[in-house]
Amino acid sequence: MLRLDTRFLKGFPKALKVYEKDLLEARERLLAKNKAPGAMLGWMGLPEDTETLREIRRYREAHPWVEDYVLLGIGGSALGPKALEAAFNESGVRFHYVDHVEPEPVRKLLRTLDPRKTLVNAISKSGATAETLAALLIFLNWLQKSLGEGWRRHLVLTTDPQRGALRALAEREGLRTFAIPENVGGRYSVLSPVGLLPLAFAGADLEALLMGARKANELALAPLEQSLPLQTALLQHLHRHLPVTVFMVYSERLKHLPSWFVQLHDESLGKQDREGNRVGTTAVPALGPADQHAQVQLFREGPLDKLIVLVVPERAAEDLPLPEVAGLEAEAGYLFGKGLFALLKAEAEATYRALAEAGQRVYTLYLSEVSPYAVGWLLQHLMWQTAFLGELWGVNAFDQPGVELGKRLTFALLGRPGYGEEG
Ligand SMILES: O=P(O)(O)OC[C@H]1O[C@](O)(CO)[C@@H](O)[C@@H]1O
Repeated sequence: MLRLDTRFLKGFPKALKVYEKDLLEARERLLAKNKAPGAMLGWMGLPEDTETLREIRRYREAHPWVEDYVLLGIGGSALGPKALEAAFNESGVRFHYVDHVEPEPVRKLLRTLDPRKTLVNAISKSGATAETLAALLIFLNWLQKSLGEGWRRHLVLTTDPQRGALRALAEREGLRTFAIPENVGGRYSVLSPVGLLPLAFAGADLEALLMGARKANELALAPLEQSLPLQTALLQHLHRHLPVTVFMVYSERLKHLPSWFVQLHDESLGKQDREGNRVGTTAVPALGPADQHAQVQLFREGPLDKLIVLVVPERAAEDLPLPEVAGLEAEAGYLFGKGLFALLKAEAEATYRALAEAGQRVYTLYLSEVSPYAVGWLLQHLMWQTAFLGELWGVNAFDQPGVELGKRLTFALLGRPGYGEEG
């Protein structure tokens, strides 16, 4: 379950009334786009795709020998699986993410892996991402050299159903693939095989994850009073004059979730609107309680230029009682007999109050617990929030023209044919 707490934003209930028409129109505009050719709204339907789920299950069952899972991908092709696997790995399969191009960690990883027990999953929607292609060259070569003809069983590609280098390679070599639907962009793809395939190997409850996401869908389309995604979109919209939106998660298991959110928010919304105005707010990742001992000093006394979102679980699946230890009564006695989770909850609540008292704009999203159901709900909720904001801010939340020049310049520097000196 997901619950919104805006107790320190006193004007919010009134704003909900004032902005009702704008919000409902934004939702209508977004949904109307679904009919247009080329609309990238396929993420809305992913939670309903039980056929793909079955296919993924069958593949997982046919590969019981996998002990190490190497994921080659970057941005939307890595951040979602990384965030979810860290939270819900129940299987003991070891996951390794090559979402970088630094040689030493790749060399170190190759030294530790047994190719006979390793599955390599290259993920790229476009099939054209330099970092992923570079990693694929290395791992394909390693599999071929170590396993000879048997290498094909150890490589699975997740990519566009028709286009791109990964699709072409799969067809040439007869490799197993999973499709990222054409109308699903990278940062909206976590509930496609991009996330579901690795999570099947992690032993996560995929049905619960998708069930949670379906709940977010239901609320996204509900009347405004129940529509959590429209409500948090409004909170972001009301504070768009503040340059920073902090996303602070109080869960060690969800420590990679803020990075997933940063890509979703920044790459979707940081762009020029139709009039050429630069719009967007900068999402900043934060982790509680670790950042109470780092960023919270700035949040308390630095510039009042932020909207701060706290994501806090309400329950622990299993708490850990704090034992009494003789000799530590004076400093730690107040903790004796309490649960570790009680400390987490108290710290989140204290930070919430302290930030509000400092004059920062802050609200909390409570997760009933860190479960696949609640997190699936949260992920899909945040995708809806972002899509609604795209409409409210007059930008296309599904493209990323701003990253193209950097890619072209990289190609030019590496002498890729067709790319001149200045790209
Ligand atoms: O899945 P692909 O096509 O390799 O893209 C990886 C990432 O690169 C981008 O296209 C640009 O940063 C992201 O939108 C995407 O998530």
